Amino acid sequence: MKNDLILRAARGEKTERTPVWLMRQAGRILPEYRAVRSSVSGFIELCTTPELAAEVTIQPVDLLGVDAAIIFSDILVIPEAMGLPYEMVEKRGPLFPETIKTAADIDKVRVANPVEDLAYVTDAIKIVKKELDGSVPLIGFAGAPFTIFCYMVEGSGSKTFSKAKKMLYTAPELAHKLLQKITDSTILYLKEQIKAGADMIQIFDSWAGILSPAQYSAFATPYIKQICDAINEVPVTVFAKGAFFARKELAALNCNTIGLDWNMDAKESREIIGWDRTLQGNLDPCALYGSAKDVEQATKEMLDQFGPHKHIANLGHGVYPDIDPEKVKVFIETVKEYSTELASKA
Ligand SMILES: Cc1c2[nH]c(c1CCC(=O)O)Cc1[nH]c(c(CCC(=O)O)c1C)Cc1[nH]c(c(CCC(=O)O)c1C)Cc1[nH]c(c(C)c1CCC(=O)O)C2
Repeated sequence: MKNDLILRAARGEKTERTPVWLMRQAGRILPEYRAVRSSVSGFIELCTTPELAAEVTIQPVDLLGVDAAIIFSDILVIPEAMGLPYEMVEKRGPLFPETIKTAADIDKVRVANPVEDLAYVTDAIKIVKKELDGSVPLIGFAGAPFTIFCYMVEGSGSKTFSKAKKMLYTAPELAHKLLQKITDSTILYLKEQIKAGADMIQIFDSWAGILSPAQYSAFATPYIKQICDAINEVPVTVFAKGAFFARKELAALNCNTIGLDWNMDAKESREIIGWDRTLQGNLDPCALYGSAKDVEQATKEMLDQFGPHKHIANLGHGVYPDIDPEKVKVFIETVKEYSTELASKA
């Protein structure tokens, strides 16, 4: 691997500078992505066509200069492989025509067979690995079980996910049964991603923040723990958006890196999490709406907070589609230059 900074940082080694990538970097911020996207019927066709998924995975590496690629796919391929297909509705987001409501619905969904049903993802990973030719590592990913559960029960995005949360309160044993099926599917899927060439794994718990601390301990962490305990081949990052209250619990997981959103203070997080884990994050994605000078300043302040080691620079959530790619480049270049300075002084 020519540039293995992110793998070394994830393993807790000292690096000559801080590695940088962006959640949702493979996507709509790039005109080059939109060109490929408009050549197909929709998002799902792009995901299921390995050559095209590979092409848009590599675009941000070439065009933005990030230190890792992330496979172009979606967390919702797991419910689909379990027998609950989704649609991606233009300007509205994901929609599941059928949702999980009863015990019978849960019995009907199966543990995914990724070798058969998700070969389009592993095929894309193999193409990406060949084309990257060791230039930077490739990140594989999956949704955390609770976040996937939210979509399977709710059927679409939601501010509150109240239908999904209702099941936690009214039928917790059913919720656990579904969460376990999702977890079993996810472990098999991530193992296949690693076999195909993924160099590290990120678990996205995008809706972690809607749970109380007690519910997070009961319905989210135990399943993420099973995944972390099962994946020992490559470094694992756990990103639980909004779960500031669970940082201590997440720090006890068998993972390498904890992702922070912009609500989580870097220094406070370091105190809670300790020095055995690498931290990832956490510039507010909206900071990239500022001028180039503002972006540079905000990025430097973020790097000062984390210090030069055991940090992977990123935003605190995915980059927004209307961000100017030039501002993304300022973020990336500032990380590269300023963290080199910090590391050389440390
Ligand atoms: C919650 C979630 C989803 N998908 C994902 C999450 C977790 C991360 C997060 O919290 O943002 C993860 C995801 N989705 C996508 C990636 C690709 C890799 C990357 O660059 O990060 C990743 C890692 C592509 C995508 N996934 C989606 C797009 C846009 C589809 C399009 O091209 O029209 C892309 C590029 C669609 C999607 N997929 C999902 C939603 C809610 C939507 C609609 C809203 C949106 O566009 O962000 C579910």
